[in-house]
Amino acid sequence: MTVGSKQAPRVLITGGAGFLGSHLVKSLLSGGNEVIVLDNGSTKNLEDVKSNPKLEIIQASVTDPFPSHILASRIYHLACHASPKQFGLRPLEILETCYTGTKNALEAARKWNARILLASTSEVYGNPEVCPQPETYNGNVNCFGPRACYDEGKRVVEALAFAYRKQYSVDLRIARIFNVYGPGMPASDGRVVCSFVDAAIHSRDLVITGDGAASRCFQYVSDCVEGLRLLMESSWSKGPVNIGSETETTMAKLAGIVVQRLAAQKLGRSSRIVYKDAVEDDPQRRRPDWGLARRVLGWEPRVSLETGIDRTVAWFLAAEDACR
Ligand SMILES: O=C(O)[C@H]1O[C@H](OP(=O)(O)OP(=O)(O)OC[C@H]2O[C@@H](n3ccc(=O)[nH]c3=O)[C@H](O)[C@@H]2O)[C@H](O)[C@@H](O)[C@@H]1O
Repeated sequence: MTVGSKQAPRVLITGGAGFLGSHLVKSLLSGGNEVIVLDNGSTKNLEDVKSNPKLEIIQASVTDPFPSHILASRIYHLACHASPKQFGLRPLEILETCYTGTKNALEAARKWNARILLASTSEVYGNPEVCPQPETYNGNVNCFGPRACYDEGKRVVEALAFAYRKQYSVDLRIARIFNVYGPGMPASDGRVVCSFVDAAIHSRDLVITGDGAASRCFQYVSDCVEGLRLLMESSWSKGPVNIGSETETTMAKLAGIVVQRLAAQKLGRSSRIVYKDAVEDDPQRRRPDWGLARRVLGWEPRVSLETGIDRTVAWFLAAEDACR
């Protein structure tokens, strides 16, 4: 990929120590960019690049005004808890991060005359009534359901961003990201791929919530990073762009793939697939319409689910070894 290699701008990444953010940080550093991370969480994911002189890590919340010395010309605004497990635990914090955190990021973009890319989500489509979902679909969201803090929070992110563009001509990109997975996602995160992989490598049950027919389109993290970087450097600023895979997988199929890929490694692990009650307001189907991303970015995901799961399993096994 040649994105960003021409001028290598100074880049701020909020949430740069998180799962997706840390992959983006490493990708930009290897492209020669100076990278500033603003994050109030653990920086464990950045351990291997911490001594890179082109990286600065600022441990602070996005809900506080950004330090003015940063002066980046590109801002990737990723900071926000993204696992449904967190939606019930810290709904007010998530809403605050979405509103105040995004307002601070947009203020910084306005003052520094920087381009900003906001990480939105497929969750803005809620439990969609059309499939696949094009960016023009307005969604079907329950504004007081258990996922409301995140779904509505991210809808406010988009609304705020477009208000800033209208009033202050902020240079804006919005990515609606669909189900990312891969190495670096903690076992305790709660999202399905890492939960299944962690269960399978420890010979525990893989727990499907619901009847197993709910589906998602999973994208491997390096594909997502490439999509985000292409969008940032593209001239497309009219509206949000779906960044996701079109390959739809049911939870029953996903569980089967994880069990089968682990079995192929002959590590002596074995798990059962069990079913529990469905969780309230769990979207049943989600699948991006790719047309816009393909047309304006020339992007589509490259890593198959099987390959991505193999790499994720390898990472979980290596992390387990490192803890011994
Ligand atoms: O990437 C997205 O588009 C969004 O996906 C996630 O939400 P969700 O799709 O519900 O992701 P998971 O928590 O991984 O759940 C996917 C499906 O697996 C099921 N699941 C989850 C965990 C588990 O152990 N077992 C299980 O069957 C869930 O009920 C759901 O049907 C998060 O809300 C967001 O981070 C993100 O923006």
